[in-house]
Amino acid sequence: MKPSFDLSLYLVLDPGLCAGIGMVETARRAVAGGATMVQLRDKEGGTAAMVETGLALKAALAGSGARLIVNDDVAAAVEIGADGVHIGQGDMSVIEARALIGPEMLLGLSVETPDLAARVDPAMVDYVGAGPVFATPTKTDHKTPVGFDGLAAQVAACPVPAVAIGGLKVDHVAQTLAAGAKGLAVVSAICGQPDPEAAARRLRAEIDRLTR
Ligand SMILES: Cc1ncc(COP(=O)(O)OP(=O)(O)O)c(N)n1
Ligand SMILES: Cc1nc(C(=O)O)sc1CCOP(=O)(O)O
Ligand SMILES: [Mg+2]
Repeated sequence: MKPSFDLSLYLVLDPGLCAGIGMVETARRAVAGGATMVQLRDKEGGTAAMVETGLALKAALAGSGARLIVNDDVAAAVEIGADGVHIGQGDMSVIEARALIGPEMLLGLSVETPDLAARVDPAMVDYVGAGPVFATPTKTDHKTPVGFDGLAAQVAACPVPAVAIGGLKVDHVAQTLAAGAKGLAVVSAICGQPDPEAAARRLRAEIDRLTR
């Protein structure tokens, strides 16, 4: 059966920003603070490193209820036995990815325009990463920032739940949720923060305040 998932606080890991305590410990602390999804994103590492870190993440998150998603590398996601994989418009096609992961893993897809959002096939894709809301130094090749109005247009056009991404911090929770996104995907708001658990807890508290 496909795992249930909660997009409300989606941590995307960055090996550089997490260099102090590492990606696994950052994820563990973020989940203790209320992160619901963790994406292993390492653009440099290669499949073997992804698998090694992914297996350590899987062990660290076991029993927490948080879902483990692998960015880009579908083969690594399958080898890890992750909950899912996230791909972008320039990565492997949705059809190819779904064929490799089978029906029971989650598939996330990035969209950057309402047109791309409208073309998402809900039979294939479980959620989208929508944005970028703001420009961010974390991903230097990001597409044109769309702001909250652009985010709302993407969400409205999309047949599956959306998590917003791109420069999001605790001050943006209200506008992100008001735009219709189910949650926030963040890198630098947690990775490399002096206290990643406290950073996640602040985001969690604001999300809960506005949704409960
Ligand atoms: C949740 C989430 N949303 C968007 C992205 C970006 O994916 P992509 O466009 O494939 O870019 P890279 O992350 O691969 O550089 C994401 N990773 N996660
Ligand atoms: C991984 C990623 N994808 C983006 C997109 O626009 O698709 S922006 C991004 C990085 C987001 O980092 P931060 O939370 O530090 O701004
Ligand atoms: Mg990608």
